[in-house]
Amino acid sequence: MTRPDDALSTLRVALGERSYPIHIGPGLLGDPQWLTPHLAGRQVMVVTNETVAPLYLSRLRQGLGDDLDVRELVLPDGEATKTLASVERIWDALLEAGFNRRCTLVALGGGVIGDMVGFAAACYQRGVAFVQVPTTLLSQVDSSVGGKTGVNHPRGKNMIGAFWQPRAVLIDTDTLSTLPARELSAGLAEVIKYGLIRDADFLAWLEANMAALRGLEATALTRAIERSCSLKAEIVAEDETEQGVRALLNLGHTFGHAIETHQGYGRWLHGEAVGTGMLMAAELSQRLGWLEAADVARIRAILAAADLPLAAPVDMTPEDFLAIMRLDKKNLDDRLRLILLERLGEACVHDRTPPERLVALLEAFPRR
Ligand SMILES: NC(=O)c1ccc[n+]([C@@H]2O[C@H](COP(=O)([O-])OP(=O)(O)OC[C@H]3O[C@@H](n4cnc5c(N)ncnc54)[C@H](O)[C@@H]3O)[C@@H](O)[C@H]2O)c1
Ligand SMILES: O=C(O)C(=O)C[C@@H](O)[C@H](O)[C@H](O)COP(=O)(O)O
Ligand SMILES: [Zn+2]
Repeated sequence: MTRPDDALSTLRVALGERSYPIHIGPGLLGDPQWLTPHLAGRQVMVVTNETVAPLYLSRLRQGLGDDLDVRELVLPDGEATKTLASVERIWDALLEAGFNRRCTLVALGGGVIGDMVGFAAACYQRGVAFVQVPTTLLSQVDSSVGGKTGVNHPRGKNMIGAFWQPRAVLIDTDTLSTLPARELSAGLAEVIKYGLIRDADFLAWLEANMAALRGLEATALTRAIERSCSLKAEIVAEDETEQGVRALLNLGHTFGHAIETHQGYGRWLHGEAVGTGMLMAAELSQRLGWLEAADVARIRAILAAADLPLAAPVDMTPEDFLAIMRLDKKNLDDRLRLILLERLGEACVHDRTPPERLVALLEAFPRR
């Protein structure tokens, strides 16, 4: 595929002495110049799933030269498969292939594949190289960047994992052409998140361009991916292991992870749960006197424009929420730590929410 040079951009995630590139543009998948420089040695294990394999595996293989020892592992699809058992399948395949510490894992797929492959890479022989090739909007704007890897536990999302950074992130924007609309909306939730926590101008741009984004208009999508990755790269560079500012990336996640866990993994998409969780966080912020009613109305409107759910599950009681939220990884000293909004474009970590205010929000928030 030919590509005008200006259609490609490269950002970097700087981590002290180290850094890695995020390449963004159309046509990256089949082009050897993007993937091969990031391989640690000749041994390459491409891990994908049964939905993505028929769409993009052969294209990715074209980007790997004949002189490499390339193996493929195709896992089942779905959030419910983001388990230690699936990661064990990756380790089994690596051992069966006789792969050593200079092998490279390539994660081809959405956030589920990326999180599992990253975790497999973090642990295999105490750590090997991996490259993220994200194919959903959500994974292109969020999960492929920053090195959070892991799997779910029945009691909570991403409870088992490690911080392990990829060697590179290759975002081929052409892959979005096959993404189902519901998955696109889920990805838009994390895009909106960046505007809410860090960039009010970007939020306004998203409001004005939501139709173009949902219509898969290439220029708009690329701009949204670039701005999201750039904001995430900035935050991760400041705080790689979530000691401080990185927690802001969790806006909507304390509520959202509770929904995903309670409903059974995969029933609500991650982005859908985060979207509803962000509205819950916004309404709580209003109850605490920070956001104005008009701010919350704007948030509700942009989530609706992205076709995201605006109500929590009908069968979830306040106690259901609280029981799961108490296990959230951000909590310290038995205190709930929530990400709330001081204003549009500015978030904070809050661990002093009066319990009765939180319960009132959980009781009043709409159900569907
Ligand atoms: N590590 C992080 O920082 C981070 C950040 C955000 C989310 N996550 C995690 O990411 C996961 C969600 O990721 P996701 O939304 O990408 O879900 P996903 O990986 O389940 O992918 C969504 C669906 O789209 C399919 N798909 C992937 N690419 C496609 C394409 N190009 N065309 C057609 N179908 C395609 C997948 O097979 C799947 O059915 C959750 O587990 C979440 O916890 C992690
Ligand atoms: O990169 C981060 O940091 C995030 O919090 C990004 C989130 O969108 C993502 O869902 C992440 O996996 C959540 O992390 P967790 O630590 O709350 O499990
Ligand atoms: Zn998320």
